[in-house]
Amino acid sequence: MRLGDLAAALDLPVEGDPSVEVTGVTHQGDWVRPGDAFVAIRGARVDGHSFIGQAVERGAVAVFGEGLPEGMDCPVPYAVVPAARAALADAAAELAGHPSRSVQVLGVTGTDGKTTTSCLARHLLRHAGRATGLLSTIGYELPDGVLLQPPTHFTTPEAPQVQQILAEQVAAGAESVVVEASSHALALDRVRAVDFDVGVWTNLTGEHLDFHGTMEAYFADKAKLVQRARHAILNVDDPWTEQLVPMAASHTAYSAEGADADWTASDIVEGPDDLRFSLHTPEGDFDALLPMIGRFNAANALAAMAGAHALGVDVPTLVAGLATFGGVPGRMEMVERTEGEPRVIVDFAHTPPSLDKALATVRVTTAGRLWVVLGSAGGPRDPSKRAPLGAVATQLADVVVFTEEDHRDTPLQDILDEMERGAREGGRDNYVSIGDRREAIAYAVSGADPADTVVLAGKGPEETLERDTETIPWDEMSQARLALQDRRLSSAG
Ligand SMILES: CC(=O)N[C@H]1[C@@H](OP(=O)(O)OP(=O)(O)OC[C@H]2O[C@@H](n3ccc(=O)[nH]c3=O)[C@H](O)[C@@H]2O)O[C@H](CO)[C@@H](O)[C@@H]1O[C@H](C)C(=O)N[C@@H](C)C(=O)N[C@H](CCC(=O)O)C(=O)O
Ligand SMILES: Nc1ncnc2c1ncn2[C@@H]1O[C@H](COP(=O)(O)OP(=O)(O)OP(=O)(O)O)[C@@H](O)[C@H]1O
Repeated sequence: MRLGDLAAALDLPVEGDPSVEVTGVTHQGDWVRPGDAFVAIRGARVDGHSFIGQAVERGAVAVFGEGLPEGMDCPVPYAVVPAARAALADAAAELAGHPSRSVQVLGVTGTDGKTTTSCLARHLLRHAGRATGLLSTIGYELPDGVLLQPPTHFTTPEAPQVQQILAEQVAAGAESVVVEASSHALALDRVRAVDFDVGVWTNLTGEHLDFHGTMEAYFADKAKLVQRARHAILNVDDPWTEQLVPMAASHTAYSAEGADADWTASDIVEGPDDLRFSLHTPEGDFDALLPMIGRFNAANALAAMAGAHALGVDVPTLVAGLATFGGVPGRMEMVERTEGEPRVIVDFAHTPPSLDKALATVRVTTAGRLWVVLGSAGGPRDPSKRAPLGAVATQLADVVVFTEEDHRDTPLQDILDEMERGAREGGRDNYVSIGDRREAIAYAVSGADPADTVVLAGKGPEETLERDTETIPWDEMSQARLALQDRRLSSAG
């Protein structure tokens, strides 16, 4: 595309030759390919303008930015943009041919349940015969269902990758695509140029306040999905929904907790490995079965069904699809066990509210004691949640093992002390701290009785564990299996 045409589409003035061909766009100096436009973003850490030299050396043919710093020259045409991230998103969509306009896009946002709801929606749409793609924390899938990883491990990558993945989806014949939209993505305009047909809201609780600053700012960022989507699916059990309703062009309400809504679940029965409930919908009442544990998954199921329904799938097809869902890796995932062994569950709960819900729901189907092994991330990641995690864990479980979870450059002992403080302030002393996660898991699994349940919380499907400056490969399911195997061996010996 000619630079002049791109600039005109974005309503930008450009100084320099408008006839130059632009073939792509990026914000990262060392990712530039010949023919790309480089967008210089003033980030929280560095000013992207300092990478103009590198970008041009790699073949950038134009630069977009909010203004050249004093005394800096740009050897290629420079366009002044009002907001660099917005320009990045708009240029990426323009160059990719606005792929989101050629497919139905269902976006999902919220603090907890985004990945589960996204995977459920993808499954339901496919079950209904729609060629459906996915872009989520677990990676991205084209309609053939093969899971691929984008070059960066984001829930929602930066706009050029989002647009490129959407273009791949269109080329692969996708009729619909489910996009998990993180709050960072919404705040940083990564999905600004995505045309959302449906926006699903799961819930909002305190997380990532290190980045967003206040709950209000966090809410405002997440609310962008509801404002942008043609139709919103809103959880009336979430107190923030009241403020969302006037922001939505139109909406469908759901409730798993007995509130008045278009889609509701009642008589939820939690089995050892599934959920059953009465489903009430605008098309009538149905008996629903979801092969997942976790009471909150009834809410995720309602959200995903209402979303797929808004895209035209009928309720009987949704109910039939729900019963064949294969689950989400690392979310309430049960480790295979033999007779006489405790139930071990790998779960990704890493916020106090999601841990609360995870432990409360597992308790219902635990005849013996409930154990939980958990840590809390270090580095800049929300230090304020450490003590509440300690409090919630020790209130709801019988035995708690505090351990490491990506402590990075934060001394592990400081994190353990914080979680212990939370426990003590809640008047609880039912915990031990074992810094090494492998040993912590072994301690819980070997100590548990057959009627007990051990929840390994926080790591879920993550493939690495970050310690100080070291990153080691990690697989929580394998660690759980090894611990069960050791238990077997020691009871046989
Ligand atoms: C908090 C956050 O999201 N920060 C993002 C933000 O960083 P920033 O504003 O600090 O940017 P910066 O590092 O100052 O760089 C400024 C500009 O210079 C460019 N640059 C920078 C360095 C360099 O060598 N060359 C170069 O060109 C950068 O690409 C950028 O355009 O913009 C950068 C690129 O534009 C992102 O890479 C970066 O993501 C960081 C690495 C990150 O870890 N983000 C996580 C927290 C995230 O987005 N997570 C959410 C999910 C969260 C959840 O729900 O759990 C996600 O969607 O994955
Ligand atoms: N609707 C929900 N309400 C509260 N907790 C939930 C809900 N759904 C899932 N959870 C809990 O949160 C954990 C993470 O679920 P999921 O990965 O679906 O959420 P997410 O929003 O994608 O989180 P992240 O962005 O951190 O990956 C689950 O393992 C479960 O313990």
